Amino acid sequence: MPKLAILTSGGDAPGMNMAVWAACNALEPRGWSCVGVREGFAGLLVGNFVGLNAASILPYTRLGGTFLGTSRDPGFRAKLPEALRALQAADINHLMVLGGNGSLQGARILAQAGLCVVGLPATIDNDVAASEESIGFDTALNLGLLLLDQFRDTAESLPRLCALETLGGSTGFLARAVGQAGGADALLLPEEPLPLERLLEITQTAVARHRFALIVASEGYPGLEATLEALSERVGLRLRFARPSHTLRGGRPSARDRLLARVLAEAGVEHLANHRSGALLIQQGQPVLVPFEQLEPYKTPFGQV
Ligand SMILES: Nc1ncnc2c1ncn2[C@@H]1O[C@H](COP(=O)(O)OP(=O)(O)O)[C@@H](O)[C@H]1O
Ligand SMILES: O=P(O)(O)OC[C@H]1O[C@](O)(COP(=O)(O)O)[C@@H](O)[C@@H]1O
Repeated sequence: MPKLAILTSGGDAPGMNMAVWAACNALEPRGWSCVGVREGFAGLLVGNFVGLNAASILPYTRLGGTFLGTSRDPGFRAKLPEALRALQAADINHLMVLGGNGSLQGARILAQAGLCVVGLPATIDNDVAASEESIGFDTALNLGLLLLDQFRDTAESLPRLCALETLGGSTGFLARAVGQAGGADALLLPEEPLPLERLLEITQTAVARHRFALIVASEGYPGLEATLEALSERVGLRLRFARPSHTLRGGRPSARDRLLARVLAEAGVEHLANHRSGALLIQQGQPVLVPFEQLEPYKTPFGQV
């Protein structure tokens, strides 16, 4: 009986549980068995597998995080032979990997070693090269937007210089989407740092218009806190800096993320059943299998960063 192992890797993302369930749910009628890998590539190295069945996973689909656990192990590439031994010992030759850019590189080296591997983009950062969307982004975007709306309620009442920081690593996709959806006055994105004088101009215009200014910044913006403090002093408004940090990474997956997870997982199963490996990316709204060799190192609408 063919056996698929599923692993979640890197930063957890709401919708990962849904994808694991959808894969098992699609595989069971085909007569495949499914195992989960606990704690990502670190668990794979030591053969930390757990049997899965769709019925027992279903309750997790409405929860954020990943019930399988995840990890960051920068040395995975060097330990590839250990991973191959663990997979062989468990008679597994099909693998589904859920994660961001790094995890897809891990999937790639496993495919190069001869396994049939499909990688699914799953990260709240939405920075997977050539994929329009990744599992988890929509949930984080909606939560960020809720926080920005609430920030605006108080800013409109008692004017301040209000700055909301999002996660996003060294990219600004999440911050940009939150700020654009919520009508922020300024965006501070790592890909396009603003000269302080330009930021001051934008902020002063906003303050002249509505007494406050609302800024959304990505955590990777260079010198963020110093920039905001200097701005506050120059504009003469008290700074209120909101850093929700990892709370932005949790929560019930949105309907869009659950549907995306399901579409990707079901397409992934189809490719695995047909012995095809690659990264399953969203292009023009559809899942497209891209050979791992063609994966770009990084996706940003602003060019390489
Ligand atoms: N170039 C690579 N080759 C092989 N494995 C990698 C590579 N980059 C990352 N990985 C594996 O994927 C894991 C997750 O990558 P990371 O960049 O932390 O998160 P994400 O996949 O969410 O971007 C790493 O801890 C490592 O085990
Ligand atoms: O949880 P950690 O290890 O502190 O990592 C934080 C990083 O993980 C993320 O939440 C997600 O990043 P990845 O999906 O690339 O792993 C980033 O937004 C953030 O910078």
